[in-house]
Amino acid sequence: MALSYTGSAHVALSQTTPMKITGHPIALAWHQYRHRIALACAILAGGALAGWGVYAVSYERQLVRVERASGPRLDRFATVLFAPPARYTYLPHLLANFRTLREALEQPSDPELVRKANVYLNRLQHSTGATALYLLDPQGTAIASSNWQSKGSFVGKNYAFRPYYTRALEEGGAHFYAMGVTSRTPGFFLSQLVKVAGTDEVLGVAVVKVDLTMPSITDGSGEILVTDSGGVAFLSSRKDWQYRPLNELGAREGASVERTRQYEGVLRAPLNLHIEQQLESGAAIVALDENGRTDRFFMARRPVPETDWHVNVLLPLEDIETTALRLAVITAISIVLVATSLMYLWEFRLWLRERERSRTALENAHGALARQHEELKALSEELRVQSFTDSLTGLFNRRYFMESAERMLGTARRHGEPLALMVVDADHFKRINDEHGHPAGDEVLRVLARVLLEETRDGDVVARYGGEEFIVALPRTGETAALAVAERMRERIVLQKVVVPGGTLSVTVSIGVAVAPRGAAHVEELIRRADAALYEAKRAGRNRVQAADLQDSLLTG
Ligand SMILES: Nc1nc2c(ncn2[C@@H]2O[C@H](COP(=O)(O)OP(=O)(O)OP(=O)(O)O)[C@@H](O)[C@H]2O)c(=O)[nH]1
Repeated sequence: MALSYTGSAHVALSQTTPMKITGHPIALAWHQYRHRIALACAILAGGALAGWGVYAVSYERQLVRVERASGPRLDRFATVLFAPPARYTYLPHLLANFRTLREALEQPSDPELVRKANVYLNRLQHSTGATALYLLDPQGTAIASSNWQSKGSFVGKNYAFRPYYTRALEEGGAHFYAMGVTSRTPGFFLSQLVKVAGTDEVLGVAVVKVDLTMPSITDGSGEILVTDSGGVAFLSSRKDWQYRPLNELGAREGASVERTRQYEGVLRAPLNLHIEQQLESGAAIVALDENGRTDRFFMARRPVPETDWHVNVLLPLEDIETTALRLAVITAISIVLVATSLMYLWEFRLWLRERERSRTALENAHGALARQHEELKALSEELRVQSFTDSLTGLFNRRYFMESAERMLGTARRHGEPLALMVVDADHFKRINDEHGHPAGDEVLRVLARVLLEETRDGDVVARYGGEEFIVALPRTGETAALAVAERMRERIVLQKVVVPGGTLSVTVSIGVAVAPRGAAHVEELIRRADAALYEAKRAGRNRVQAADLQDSLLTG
């Protein structure tokens, strides 16, 4: 049942049949929820898009941050890395110029001189903290060494294949990182050519070996590798990457490594890093395929001053990606949650508004119904009044009079009281109509009605009986009183001027009066008697009151 309100006083109640949609349940569900589904999709898409955007921005920003941070970090590392060997750069020079050592080089066959040199080198090694100090003859064979007394003594071993020897011959001095072929420990070698004073004659080469270890720098994440000119990671924060070339060694590097026995016994398979993206700063995104998986790294490198080495930092992109992904997911979820909450808030607002609208419509409808009810009540009252009222004079009509008179007669009979009834008829009324027109006749009838009403009291019933004839019922009224009332009416009417178009006119009435005796029969009988009396009055000349036959009326006063 739907209620539609279409105006101030018009309320229509109509039975509306809900639109029936038939089809597959999925189609029905789609039809019912399509707007909601579309909105949900839009929210999810928005969340995903925002998440993607945040991921891209966060990834880029982190990359820039890492890039910026990597430069100073590498510089610091290079400095710290090279600080210990730098402390020993003076030492080969010292050895080359020390008399005892020079003497041993000049006369290597003199055991005493060589012993002195050995002792001296050993003492110096302990006092300086170097790993080993030794002297090579012009052919590269160690003639004296700080470790001359230990099991792994260098004495007698030939090191002519080592660059610290060959380059010292060519350039006067050199430094070189390598595995010790005798000691089997890695180290940094510094060398100095020793010449016969004042000539270019080579006496030999003084060599200092210093342990070079990975500095413990703990700031920042990722791995740090120190690579040589061939790209071999000879120092690595990650143990399983140590002694691995970053890429396959070239023919020249491979030959050099082999010839100098630089990584003898420790060199391992290459890492095979390949560049995925070269960044503007010189850094790169690299990928490492190993053990069936691919790891991606941000890689930046710096040359170590005064060497042909590089310090490399490798940061797993997974960290950056995870952080960016976490941020993206949080953003996407937040957006979806906020948008969903807003959607529900909006729907709630619409629901509240709709509820308010329905309530107002219902109130309006209720008000309209109430008004209509009042109007119907008034109409019904009007109809009810019309049903017993004469429209011209406003008096009761004949039907009402008959019903009332019957009741009055019953009451009179029950209480043993008289009931007078008079029939009032305008004299020569036809003539008034003929001479002054029908509207004038109507006006006369209205004036007569008013006079009759004014001359009766509460409880009397005055009605228009028909045409120019009126009828009046007077309860508890005997003949004398009734005749007096009739006479008074007649006199008033004689004196009453009726204003009609074109002037005034006078009118007279004849009145027949009948009074019901105790135990009187019906109203019709009483009317017939009053009518007879009226006839008598007319016959006697009109403008008079005539009582009904006395023999019928046993009057009470
Ligand atoms: N203007 C008007 N005339 C009416 C109405 N009802 C009846 N009449 C007229 O009243 C007149 C009654 O005329 P008659 O019955 O001849 O009686 P009369 O002319 O009054 O003569 P008497 O009664 O013998 O004095 C008729 O001409 C009717 O047309 C009415 O409602 N209005």
